[in-house]
Amino acid sequence: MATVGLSKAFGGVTALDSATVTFHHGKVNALIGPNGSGKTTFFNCVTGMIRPDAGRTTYRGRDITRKPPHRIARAGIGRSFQLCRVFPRMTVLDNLLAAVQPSSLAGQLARAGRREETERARGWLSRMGIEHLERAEARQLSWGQQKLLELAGVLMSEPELILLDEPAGGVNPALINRICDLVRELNAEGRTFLIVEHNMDLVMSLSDHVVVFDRGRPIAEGPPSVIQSDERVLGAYLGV
Ligand SMILES: Nc1ncnc2c1ncn2[C@@H]1O[C@H](COP(=O)(O)OP(=O)(O)OP(=O)(O)O)[C@@H](O)[C@H]1O
Repeated sequence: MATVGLSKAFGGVTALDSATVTFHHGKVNALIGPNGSGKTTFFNCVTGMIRPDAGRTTYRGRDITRKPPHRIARAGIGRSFQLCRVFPRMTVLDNLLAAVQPSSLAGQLARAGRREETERARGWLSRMGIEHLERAEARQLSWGQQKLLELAGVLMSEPELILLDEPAGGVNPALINRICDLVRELNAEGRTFLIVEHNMDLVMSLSDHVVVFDRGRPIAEGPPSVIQSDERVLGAYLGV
């Protein structure tokens, strides 16, 4: 996925400032930067949740700028949210079925495929290690388990590119390890990742390619070993 000149302002606040950046297909990419540097706004623009003021986004050679979220999802891009989006009063299994529930009449007629979807949902729950919770309401799960449930929901659409917004935020260390293992496995199976994360240990151990944002645009990019010793990055985090 690549952007050219992506810009977005909220009133007088420039959240994205002509951001031109390329993320690598088949890799685990990370997007890091200080608070307010535009990472979530970037996610929202490239997934169609908000319209950029200027600039373009392409994915595998196709222009997806200003396409609605469901079209971008259909192009093979899935995402999770910083504040984790699950239906709290629905069961874990129903959450996954809802993640792929077609709203059209054609979709309704395709109910025959529901058994297959249920099996697929169980398969993802098992990969996440939360299959024993399928009948629990989502709100009964721990925060980390809800993150795993959300990831399973994203995977139900079989995305090629998965955007994760702070997957480790507020999650206990054991579940952080599980999330890391899953990202590695899913990447080895061919899925590309783009991860926004403040946990630097996780970013540096998991990613192949790191892009650093400051004030709405990239200021450095490269492998973790290079980024760790980049003075511009240090400066951005220290606010100098
Ligand atoms: N809906 C909005 N309305 C007004 N300002 C916004 C809105 N969304 C983001 N901003 C502002 O845009 C800037 C970039 O915010 P954004 O959330 O994209 O940064 P971030 O890098 O994801 O931050 P964090 O690491 O804290 O999540 C900030 O100054 C923020 O206050």
